[in-house]
Amino acid sequence: MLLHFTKMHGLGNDFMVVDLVTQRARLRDEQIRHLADRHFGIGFDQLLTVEPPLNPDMDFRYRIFNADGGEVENCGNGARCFARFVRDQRLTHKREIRVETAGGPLTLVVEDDDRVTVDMGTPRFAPSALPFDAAEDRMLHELVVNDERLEVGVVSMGNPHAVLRVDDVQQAPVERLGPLIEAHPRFPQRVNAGFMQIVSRQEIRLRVFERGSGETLACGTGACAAVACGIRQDLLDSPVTVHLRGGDLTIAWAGGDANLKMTGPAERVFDGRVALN
Ligand SMILES: N[C@H](CCC[C@H](N)C(=O)O)C(=O)O
Repeated sequence: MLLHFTKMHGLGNDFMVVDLVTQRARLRDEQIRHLADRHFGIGFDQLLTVEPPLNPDMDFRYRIFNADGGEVENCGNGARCFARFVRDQRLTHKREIRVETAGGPLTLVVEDDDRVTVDMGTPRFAPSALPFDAAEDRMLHELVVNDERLEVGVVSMGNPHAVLRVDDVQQAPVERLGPLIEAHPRFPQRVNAGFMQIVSRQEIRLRVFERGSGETLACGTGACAAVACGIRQDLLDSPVTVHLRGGDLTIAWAGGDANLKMTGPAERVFDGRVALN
C-alpha cells in the first residue's frame, strides 16, 4: 500500500506525521525503524499518528513512536505540529484541540500568529510518577554513572526526564553522558537526558539526549521538564525562555499542581507517499 505522510518539524525536531483517520495502516516497529533511517528511509526523530479518539470527549488520539520504533507517552514539539497538521488537513476547524496520549490529555491552542500553545498538564516529580528506582521524592537525585556522581532533577511530563545542570551547554558531555543516563538501570523504561545551563532567572539553554532517538535539535517535553525542575529548585521564575539548538520555546508554570504551558512554532516541510511492504 502507499501511505501518505507529511514531514514536519518543531525547532528542527523532525517528524513523519500520518493521518490514520482517513487512511488505514498498521506500522510495525521494524517498519518505523526503517522509515526513520536518514539514508535508507524518510528520516525523522519521531513518527506521529493522528487517530480517532477512544474517549468521545477528545477530538483525536495522538500516538508517538521514537526512531527506535518504541511507542512513548508524549512529545511536545510533535503536539504543536499535530495541531497544525489536523487543521491543514481539514480534519478539524477548531483552534482549541483536545487530544489523548498515552501520557494523558493535552489541549492544543493555535494562536493568531500560528504558534501553538500546548497545555502539558502538571509536571510530576515523585518517583511514583515515573518508572524510577528511588525511595523518596527529592529535589535532586544522585545518579552514579561510570564512577561519576551526578545530581539530577527527575520529572514526568507524561514521559520521563532526568535534568542535569551544566555551566555551558556547548561544553556539556552530551554524547558521552547522554546514552549512559538514558540507559541508567534506575530508569527501567529508560529516560530522556536534559543538559540545562541557567542564563538568568527567566532564561536557560538546553540540549537533550532523547530516549530512543539520540540528541535532537529540540525537545519540547525536555524544555518543560528542565523549566519545571528549575522553578522547583528556585533557580527560575515563570515564564522562561528556553534556547535550544533549533530555536526558542516559552514555558510558563505557576508551580505546584498548576498546569504547565509551552508555546512555540510548528512547520510543514513536504508531503509524500511511501510504499509499505
Ligand atoms: N524521546 C521522547 C519522545 C519525544 C519527545 C520530544 N521529541 C519532545 O518534543 O517532547 C521519549 O522517549 O519520551
